Amino acid sequence: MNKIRIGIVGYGNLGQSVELGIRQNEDMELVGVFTRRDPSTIKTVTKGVNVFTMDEAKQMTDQIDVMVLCGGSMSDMPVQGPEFAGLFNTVDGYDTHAKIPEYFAVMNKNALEAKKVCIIASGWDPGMFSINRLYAEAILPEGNTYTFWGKGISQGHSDAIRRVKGVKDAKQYTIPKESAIEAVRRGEMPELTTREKHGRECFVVVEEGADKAQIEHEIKTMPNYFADYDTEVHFITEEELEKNHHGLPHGGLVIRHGRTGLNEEHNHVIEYRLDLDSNPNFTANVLVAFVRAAYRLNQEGVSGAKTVIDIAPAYLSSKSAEELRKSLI
Ligand SMILES: NC(=O)C1=CN([C@@H]2O[C@H](COP(=O)(O)OP(=O)(O)OC[C@H]3O[C@@H](n4cnc5c(N)ncnc54)[C@H](OP(=O)(O)O)[C@@H]3O)[C@@H](O)[C@H]2O)C=CC1
Ligand SMILES: N[C@@H](C[C@H]1CC(C(=O)O)=NO1)C(=O)O
Repeated sequence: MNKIRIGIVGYGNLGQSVELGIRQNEDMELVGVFTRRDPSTIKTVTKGVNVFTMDEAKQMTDQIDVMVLCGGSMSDMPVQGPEFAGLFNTVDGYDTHAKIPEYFAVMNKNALEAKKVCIIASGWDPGMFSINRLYAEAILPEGNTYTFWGKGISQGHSDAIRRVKGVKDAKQYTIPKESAIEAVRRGEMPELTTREKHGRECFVVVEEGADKAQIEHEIKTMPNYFADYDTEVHFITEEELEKNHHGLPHGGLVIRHGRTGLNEEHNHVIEYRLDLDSNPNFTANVLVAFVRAAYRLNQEGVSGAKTVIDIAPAYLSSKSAEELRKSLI
């Protein structure tokens, strides 16, 4: 059986993790990595895989079935997404939540014109958490849903800090307010503002001579990322970042408290929890599962942009429909 031929666009944490995720799926193969940097400086871990410039992708539409877009959501995806949606089936982890509707619209236009399937905002939030919030609220229409992240490193927020002028590297921890989680777990159904649920702590390495006060201000006031949170900014050296903030762990919770019954009320709790050693590795594996869905849907003649909640779960599985039915028994 022909393997699904994949390209990776952008070779950062997520792009490198997608390369690893593909290796865990026998029905997939990596054809190439595409980067804005000098391809000769990029070392992949997969034998025989070539690294190309972004411009070379245009000549490879017949060699790649699905492109996985791994750029930063704040600055890369708004440009790379629509460009690649006009050429390939794509899957991405776009996660600027407030801008997903407008991103969907432009991706949908280009994907329809190109007769491609472009699955946007995959990953875990948005992504697996979105799916679990939908299931929970469809099953328990009367109730309250809560989402908590961390303590862990948000790749989107860390990427956003790295885009600030004068920043050399950065990692951002999202820290849930334990009192809020405990109140939710006690079934108190608290009304919580964004600020009452999470804090954010940033560790930033700056270029020599950079204006730290200006950088701190830009981070703390950044719309869609930090403006609505209590945010701490610490300036440290590259050595301290590597030594004290190694790795990219993360995780989180979706909790739904719901009620049923009429004369006798029954209370129910649905909880979906992630505990991630590697945020990029897990996110990459979600995107790779949706690669299978994008490929299959397009083979069925489907085109346009989709979000993860538009897609039946069976499309993600490498198992046949018959095997999946057996797994229900
Ligand atoms: N939906 C979800 O649940 C999740 C979504 N995400 C999204 O994934 C996005 C990407 O995250 P992540 O991979 O951590 O971001 P990175 O900063 O590691 O990579 C982003 C881009 O920066 C470039 N880059 C990476 N490293 C270097 C370097 N050393 N020098 C120069 N350029 C570099 C790469 O482009 P190039 O190769 O072209 O230079 C890469 O595509 C995030 O912005 C986030 O929005 C992440 C996790 C979860
Ligand atoms: N998109 C997030 C994934 C989760 C984590 C998160 C946060 O810590 O704010 N929000 O959503 C990421 O980039 O890591």
